[in-house]
Amino acid sequence: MAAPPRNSVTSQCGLRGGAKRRVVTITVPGFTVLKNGYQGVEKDLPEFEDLEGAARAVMRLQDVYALSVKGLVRGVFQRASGTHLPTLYSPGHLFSLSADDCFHIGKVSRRRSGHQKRNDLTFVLSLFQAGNVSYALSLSREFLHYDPSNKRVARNVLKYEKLLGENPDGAEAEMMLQRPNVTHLETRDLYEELCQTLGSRPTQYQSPDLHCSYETNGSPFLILQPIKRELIQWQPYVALFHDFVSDLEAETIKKLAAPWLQRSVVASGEKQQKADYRISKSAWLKETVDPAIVSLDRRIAALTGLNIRSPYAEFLQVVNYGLGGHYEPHFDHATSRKSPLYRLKSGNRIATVMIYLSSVEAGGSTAFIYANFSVPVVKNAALFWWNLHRNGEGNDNTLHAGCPVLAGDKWVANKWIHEYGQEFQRPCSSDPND
Ligand SMILES: O=C(O)CCC(=O)C(=O)O
Ligand SMILES: [Fe+2]
Repeated sequence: MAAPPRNSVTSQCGLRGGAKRRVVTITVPGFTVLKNGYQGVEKDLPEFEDLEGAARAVMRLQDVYALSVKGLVRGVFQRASGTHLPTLYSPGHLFSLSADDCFHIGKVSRRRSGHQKRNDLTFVLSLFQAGNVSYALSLSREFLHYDPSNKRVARNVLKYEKLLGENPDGAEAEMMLQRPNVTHLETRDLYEELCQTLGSRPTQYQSPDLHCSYETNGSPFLILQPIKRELIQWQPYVALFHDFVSDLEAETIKKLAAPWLQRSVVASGEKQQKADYRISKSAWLKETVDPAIVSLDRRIAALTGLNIRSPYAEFLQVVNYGLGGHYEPHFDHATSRKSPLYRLKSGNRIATVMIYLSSVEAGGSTAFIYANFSVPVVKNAALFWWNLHRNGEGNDNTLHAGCPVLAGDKWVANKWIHEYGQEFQRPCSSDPND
């Protein structure tokens, strides 16, 4: 058989009734050009996972920040009625959701809620028109006009009519938009409250033992340029070090990491895997990649007074969160002996240094759930805390989270320091409160 001409699509049509197979060749002008062009850009195009992730991100923002669906559809971040907090963010331009966007979000929501019959198309259409069941009804009727045999839409029409009969003023419409079966964490309400304040650390007025100071930490590196420390909490000890890196350093670190970014993973049993509760991209940077990392490591060692030479600390992990990116409440230290964090053979993660490499327009605070405060993203500042008590036990009060990013592009860098190698820098104690 002769090869088909270059600009063609070949299709094998199987004929019923034992008829012979025929090869049909359709010639499409420019097909090869189109195909090659597509292959060239394919790797940069969003995949199904990206589309679904975007829909989930919008739902997450609505959930965590208690946003009004009506506003969200129009592109404004207003609180749902009933909350007395101010508007979270007013973007310069309004990017409204199209009917198609809303339909897609509704579909993803339905899949997530386990194909529950309740909410079904009601959710989609209510979201489409901001909780307006009567509009959903009129759309469904219009749909039925074009496709009178569609039983599902016919059922929905009856359902909406019934709903409106029970609740003619549609006052409860927004309530229906609450998705069923949202994973309920014990800490969920606290987490959401702390995220909604967009940063709420205790003031010195509330806790007079908190203060700001210049610190040298006894290090020759910091004598000429002491570091600005804002003490946030004594127990657990959490401090924010302002201007820890320069704008240039932050840009350099982001540039070095950008080509290596991959979907972030979390420890799960003995393995590391992707999880819905951590949505971001991250990359590990060794000190050998650039002198900027060597100099940053030196400053972290001076700041903490800890031994951060390999294997007593991990490489620098650079993390990038897009819109809706988040990290739900978690501990940085391992809570199981099987955790992959022990692979370094230098014990558990004793401390975290987290540097904010960017600012964000809204959202993205770091919330300490049990300690009951949240730190807003302060560009170039480094947040330090001890994960472990001096007796080696994890400090439960370090449970923390990266709140979803409402607007902007959030970058942080984590340096995790391990237990071993710090015996003289942070002597142990048997007192469980130390
Ligand atoms: O992004 C944040 O604010 C927190 C990040 C975090 O906790 C982590 O990467 O372990
Ligand atoms: Fe963390």
